[in-house]
Amino acid sequence: MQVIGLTKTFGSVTAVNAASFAVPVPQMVGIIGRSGAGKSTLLRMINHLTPATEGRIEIDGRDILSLRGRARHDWQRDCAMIFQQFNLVPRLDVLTNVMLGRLNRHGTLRSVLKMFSREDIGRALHALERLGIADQAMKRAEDLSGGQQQRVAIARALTQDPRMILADEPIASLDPMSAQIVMASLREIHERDGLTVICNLHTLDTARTYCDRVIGMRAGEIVFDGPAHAVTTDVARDIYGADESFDEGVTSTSLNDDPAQPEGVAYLRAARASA
Ligand SMILES: Nc1ncnc2c1ncn2[C@@H]1O[C@H](COP(=O)(O)OP(=O)(O)OP(=O)(O)O)[C@@H](O)[C@H]1O
Repeated sequence: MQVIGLTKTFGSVTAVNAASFAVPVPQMVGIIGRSGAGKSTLLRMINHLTPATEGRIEIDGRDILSLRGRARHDWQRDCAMIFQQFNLVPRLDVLTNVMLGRLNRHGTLRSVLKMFSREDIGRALHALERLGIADQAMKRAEDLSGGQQQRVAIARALTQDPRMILADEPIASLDPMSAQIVMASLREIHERDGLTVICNLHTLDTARTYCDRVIGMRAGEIVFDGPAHAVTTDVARDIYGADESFDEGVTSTSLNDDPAQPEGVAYLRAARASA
């Protein structure tokens, strides 16, 4: 994917100003920056949820911003979105919520009637197993914890069979333990399925621990783009537009200091082993 000069203005506000970057191979990319830096707008333009004012996004030689109708819909299916507030249907059971990810692949009539095939059910259960929550399949979504709900949302994204996952602050509403499990799940999907995952994050340590690459935004502009380990305190200070008193701790959700073995990874493995 190549993003070229992507710009969005809302009246006199330039939310994203000529953003350019390429993702030549599947990567796990973290986008960091202050509130209002333009992170959500950037992701939403990639998914066509927000129309871009200017710029191009090229994939396989096509400008996906020029897609209309069915082709646009297909693109939205190809890049699954995950949101801070999960966006599940609260009163529906978990399994049905996950199967809703298949609706994009079916015609309107089957979608309206919620007619799911055996294959759809199998896929949904498999996705829930991968996320370590198959035992919650028959519960109502609203009865799950926030962390579990976000894992349901990720399972739903997986059943969409996407080429890419875009996650807009997926852990901002979660406690640190749940946040690590969700990030470990996204990392595992990136590694095992070879999917690009682009994730807006508030917390620097999360970006360093789980992402290969970090894009830093400040006031609509990309001010840093490099490997996660290159995000030094000075770089972070620049991205966040902070002064000498900048304390990385304010952007931290970590439970322990050992990035080699985040607790979320250990928890996820244990959850899968017992599934
Ligand atoms: N629909 C909109 N109408 C008008 N202005 C908007 C709209 N959406 C975003 N903006 C403005 O665009 C700028 C970038 O917002 P955006 O939500 O992309 O930032 P962000 O980095 O994702 O912030 P946060 O972390 O708080 O979500 C902000 O100044 C915001 O007020």
